[in-house]
Amino acid sequence: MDKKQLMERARTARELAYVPYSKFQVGAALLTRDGEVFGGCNIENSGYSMTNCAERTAFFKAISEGSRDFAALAVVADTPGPVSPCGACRQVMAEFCDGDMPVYLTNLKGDVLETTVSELLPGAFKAEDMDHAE
Ligand SMILES: O=c1ccn([C@H]2C[C@H](O)[C@@H](CO)O2)c(=O)[nH]1
Ligand SMILES: [Zn+2]
Repeated sequence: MDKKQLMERARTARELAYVPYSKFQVGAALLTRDGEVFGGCNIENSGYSMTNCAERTAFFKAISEGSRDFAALAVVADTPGPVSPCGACRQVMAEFCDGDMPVYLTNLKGDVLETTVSELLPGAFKAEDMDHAE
């Protein structure tokens, strides 16, 4: 699975977005190191704060199915430039991925920003930040 295919999977996942409130469809595709792909779409709710982003849908699907070893993520939306993941999703990426894992941010026009998890959230709060002397 190359990056072009992964971005295509994100587009397919986007079609299933449940977005009656924002009408803004987002898709994600999360590749595992053993070649499995988990798609995700955004899922909104009339209680707006319960909305789940496409990226976190993909992560939570993968993790709940026993996959935690990730190789790449693609995200797509109908944005003027490459879509920019929200802070909550950046924190989830930092929790489960190596900092140098590639993230392909794109849009329907085909603009692509190839970045990494640590570029998206420099100085992320991580588990090791809770290590302290007894
Ligand atoms: O990277 C992003 C940005 C926004 N959204 C969703 C959340 C909400 O449903 C809609 C508007 O914020 O887009 C995502 O899924 N991913
Ligand atoms: Zn998000």
